[in-house]
Amino acid sequence: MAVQLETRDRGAGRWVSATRAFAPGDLVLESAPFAFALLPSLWTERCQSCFEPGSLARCGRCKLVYYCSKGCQQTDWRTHHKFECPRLNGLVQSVSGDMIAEVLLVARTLRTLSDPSATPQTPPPQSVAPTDLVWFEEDHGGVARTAAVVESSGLLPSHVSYSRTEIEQMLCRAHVNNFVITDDLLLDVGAGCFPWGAMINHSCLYNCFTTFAPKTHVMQLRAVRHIAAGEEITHAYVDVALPSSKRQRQLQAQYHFACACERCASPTDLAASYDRPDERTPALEQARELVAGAARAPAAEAVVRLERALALRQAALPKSDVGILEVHSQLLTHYIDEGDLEKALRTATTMATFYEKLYPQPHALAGLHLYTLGDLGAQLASHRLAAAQHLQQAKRILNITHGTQHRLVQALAARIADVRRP
Ligand SMILES: C[S@@+](CC[C@H](N)C(=O)[O-])C[C@H]1O[C@@H](n2cnc3c(N)ncnc32)[C@H](O)[C@@H]1O
Repeated sequence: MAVQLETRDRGAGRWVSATRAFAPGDLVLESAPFAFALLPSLWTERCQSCFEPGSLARCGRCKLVYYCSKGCQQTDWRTHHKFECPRLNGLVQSVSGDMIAEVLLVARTLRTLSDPSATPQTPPPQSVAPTDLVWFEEDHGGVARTAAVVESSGLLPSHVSYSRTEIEQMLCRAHVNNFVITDDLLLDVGAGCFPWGAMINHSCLYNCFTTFAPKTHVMQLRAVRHIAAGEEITHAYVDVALPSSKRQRQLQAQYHFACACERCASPTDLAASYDRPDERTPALEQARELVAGAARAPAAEAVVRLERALALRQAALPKSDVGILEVHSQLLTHYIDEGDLEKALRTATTMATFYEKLYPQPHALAGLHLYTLGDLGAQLASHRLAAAQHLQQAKRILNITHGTQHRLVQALAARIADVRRP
């Protein structure tokens, strides 16, 4: 066992320590999902069980969920869909997408808890149950409506009776402890309860990065730097590119604590210099409206709006503000869609300097961006040399965050070989 759960409270509750040293890229911890759910917005695009996209077949009964194979359909039927299938249409008609995911996940957690044979595939080094997870009284008010839906959904086990208070507590636990499951490209695809993974505390100066194994959704933490035996294992609960004030606000709102990591405590916090001096100036308000309008506008108009918003933010905000990166990123998508490779490459090159500053530690978003940058350069003959270097830089980061055997890293290795071929 390379990590262990520590129960001596040093001010942040329980924590996980390393029982041996780790090098960057080492797999520190794996946590199987106790329960998981695909985001309802992706139900028609991805397999309900393994979350993979591709050629899918619809459940002939409820006609709401899709599967990539008979195997996935049978697994989901056995574990959850046989309970959910007759009740899903009623749920979908009565509540919104976000709440559907929450209701299904909490009901799945409670059903699994009540069935001793349905344990996660890879047992954690020490046993942690969903009922062991922390919850906060402050969250009670916000979960009352969802608890009522769970209670009346017919999705709870029939042989165990859960009181309204127990359902509310489980929803409060989900609020603080559940994870968003991301795909290879770090896009949100689902939500999951990972009791062992939930024992890991946050640090803006994280020593591990979290990904989810394709198809099994097993949560994997890899070291991003050298970790000594006895050191606390940490990962980031929020986007560390955000300025410290925003990170603190998000951590307080969802997790009810004030981060006191070295970065937050330091008056020279790198991200503090990107904090917006005044988010409500007329120019910044106009930029915000332009960005919001661009999402609904036809492509050509969206580009015009985004380019105006970019100029406004560049004039008003510190040079590497994450708000400027956000506009660059949306413009990049449009330039790629339009096939304007020159503009796309210029924008991606500018964005790389943001990623370097905003993610000083290995972070998959920085690696993925370098992958995109290299990929774009490789399509222009005059940029192939730089492209190979960018792809190599991407691989160095993704080797650490995803592991050398990950299919994304293998695809990247093949791309590098391809670009280097004369
Ligand atoms: C997902 S749980 C982590 C495990 C938790 N320490 C426990 O004992 O169950 C999240 C909670 O841990 C605490 N926590 C996590 N990181 C922290 C930090 N850096 N400083 C203070 N509290 C922290 C907060 O109470 C937070 O709501």
